[in-house]
Amino acid sequence: MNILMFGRSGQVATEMIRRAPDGVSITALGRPNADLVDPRGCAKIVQETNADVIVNAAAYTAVDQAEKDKVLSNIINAQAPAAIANAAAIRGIPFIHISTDYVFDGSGTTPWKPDDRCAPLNAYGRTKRRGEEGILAAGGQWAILRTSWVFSAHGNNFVKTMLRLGSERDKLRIVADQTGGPTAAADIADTIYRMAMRMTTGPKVGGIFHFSGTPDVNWAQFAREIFMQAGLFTQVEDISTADYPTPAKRPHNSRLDCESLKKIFGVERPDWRISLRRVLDELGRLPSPAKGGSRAA
Ligand SMILES: NC(=O)C1=CN([C@@H]2O[C@H](COP(=O)(O)OP(=O)(O)OC[C@H]3O[C@@H](n4cnc5c(N)ncnc54)[C@H](OP(=O)(O)O)[C@@H]3O)[C@@H](O)[C@H]2O)C=CC1
Ligand SMILES: Cc1cn([C@H]2C[C@H](O)[C@@H](COP(=O)(O)OP(=O)(O)O[C@H]3O[C@@H](C)C(=O)[C@@H](O)[C@H]3O)O2)c(=O)[nH]c1=O
Ligand SMILES: [Mg+2]
Repeated sequence: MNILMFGRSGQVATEMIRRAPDGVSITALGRPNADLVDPRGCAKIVQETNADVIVNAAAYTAVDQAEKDKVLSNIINAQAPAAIANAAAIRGIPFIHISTDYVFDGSGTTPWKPDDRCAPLNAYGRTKRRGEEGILAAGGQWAILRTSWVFSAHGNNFVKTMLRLGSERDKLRIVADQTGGPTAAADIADTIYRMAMRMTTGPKVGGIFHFSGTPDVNWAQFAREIFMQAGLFTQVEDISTADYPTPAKRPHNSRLDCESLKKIFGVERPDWRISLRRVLDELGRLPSPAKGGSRAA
């Protein structure tokens, strides 16, 4: 199977490249080869490809910055995926796209199901939702994988921010009223490969699916686990969203109901604490005794 992927250096793209299963060849297009700022150029690449599956792992992901960069983030997150989906539909090539928990308004405490109402609170979420709508409208065979709170050893993410701040300070104030499932980019990559295999064999499947690590936690709890595993003694103080003002509003409830992914693709929610240990190991941030333990595991 040949996969053509938009994105090369991001968290998910990096893990896709590293984790390609036997028999799968992946071509990753970085910005110089495929700039999502040029949706027509991206569509042309799809028109000319001989790939069996198209994956989009590129996006505008700077949540606060998107509040100012509304035009640019909309082209990258909404117009480009729609153009790619249209071209893929015309060619009859399955398309897998990644979206986010930030398409929801975060009300209540019930895990969101794929068909629940979307009402994004911030510009990033609105552009990602518009991207989903463009893909839905394109038709063809597509799957949207919504995930949340992505971390890995590469790029920018909460784990790396906490390791940096935790080494500098004795105490951090972290919001404890936003709850969701941290998700390792490596686990997302494995899930996308599973979806790609299934979408190219057997009866036609597609639609919107949810995938996040388990258990659901708030950011303060996530931070405590990071410090515990990394052997840092940084104290974490629970604060509320109101105590941590940011340009973009963030949802309180980011829990994702991942049942349909399990039913259709057989993928279960991975324990993010296990994936976190692997990422810390890769970063060289596990304390020595635990490092030996994790190698044995
Ligand atoms: N990060 C998270 O917490 C979450 C992410 N997601 C979604 O998962 C997907 C992957 O995210 P993640 O791996 O974290 O992303 P990253 O922020 O790690 O990387 C984004 C990637 O998109 C590329 N990109 C940005 N702008 C363009 C452009 N104009 N043309 C081509 N490529 C571009 C970047 O390229 P370059 O390196 O050149 O800048 C980079 O490779 C995205 O769809 C995102 O919305 C969903 C939920 C949570
Ligand atoms: C650094 C820091 C952050 N926080 C809070 C702010 C925020 O609510 C939470 C997480 O911060 P981040 O900047 O990592 O959050 P953010 O960049 O909004 O993360 C999101 O990115 C996009 C791309 C997604 O799709 C989402 O799933 C989600 O992962 O932690 C603190 O409370 N204290 C701190 O010292
Ligand atoms: Mg961020």
